[in-house]
Amino acid sequence: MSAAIIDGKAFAEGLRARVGTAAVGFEAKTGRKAGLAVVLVGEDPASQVYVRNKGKQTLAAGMNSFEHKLPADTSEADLLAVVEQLNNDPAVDGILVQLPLPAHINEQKVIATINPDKDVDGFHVVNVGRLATGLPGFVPCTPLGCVMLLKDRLGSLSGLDAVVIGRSNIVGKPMAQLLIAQSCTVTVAHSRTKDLAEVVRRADIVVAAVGRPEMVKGDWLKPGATVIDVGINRVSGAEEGKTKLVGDVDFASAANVAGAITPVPGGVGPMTIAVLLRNTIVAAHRNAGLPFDENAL
Ligand SMILES: Nc1nc2c(c(=O)[nH]1)N[C@@H](CN(C=O)c1ccc(C(=O)N[C@@H](CCC(=O)O)C(=O)O)cc1)CN2
Repeated sequence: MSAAIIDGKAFAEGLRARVGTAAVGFEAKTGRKAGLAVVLVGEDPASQVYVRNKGKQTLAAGMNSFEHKLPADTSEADLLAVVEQLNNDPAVDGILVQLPLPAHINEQKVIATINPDKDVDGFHVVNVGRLATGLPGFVPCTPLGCVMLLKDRLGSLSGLDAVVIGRSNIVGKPMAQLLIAQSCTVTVAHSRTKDLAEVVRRADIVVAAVGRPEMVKGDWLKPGATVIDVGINRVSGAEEGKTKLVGDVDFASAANVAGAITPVPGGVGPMTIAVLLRNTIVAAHRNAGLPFDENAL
């Protein structure tokens, strides 16, 4: 293996510490703690873990955590009423509705009900539009975390060729927008892209967010490329009955060709919650009308 390992876990720890310092400053200035509300509908095991970790890390950063756990058969109207109540609560700076939602609830309708200025997930169309047009707003946590890791590793990204594999609203599309904003030349590839390996081989930066275990192989990569693996796929492990997590990149072969690569777990994943805390303290300052150097985080 020749690639450097990009340690997202360590970077996320540093970011959480900086958010913690900012949270102390916010409380000193306003006399109240910044607050994040997280809404979980149903009992999806992975979502339960993510929501528990969000709550713990919010408290550890010195902010208030408000958890709303609703049964799986909650009606769409009742969920929208909870979101409205959080929109109107001055103690709540950021609102996040954990995805996926049960099939009977329209995700877009729920996201559209969140006040865009409390939308710390950056999923509301107003924030999507702000990102696309270069206005200040909120950017989805996972792609923003990827850009932070890339800038930490490479410094300026200007002029680099980037390929994003995947076109989801949560990762692929905002990732492409963020890379354009960093003056990269961006290609968005997906399951129907012709000669995907050839397209990927042109890239200085590869972001894999396609949800297919170990799809991107080492011989698809330009030697020295920086590889960001957003995939979190649970597959059967070597031992019978055991599972393991793998990314969308075949780590073993890719690490022989890439210049740097994020592991799974411990790469992009931990950045998601750390950036959520970052977005929450940013929201708290903006909504209180307080000056704050967001780029220093
Ligand atoms: N409203 C939202 N829903 C979802 C989001 C989101 O950003 N907003 N993202 C994902 C889930 N997610 C946070 O919600 C999340 C995913 C992964 C991790 C993480 O730390 N992964 C670890 C491995 C964890 C494990 O062992 O399973 C890693 O990759 O190292 C944190 C948060 C979907 N829903």
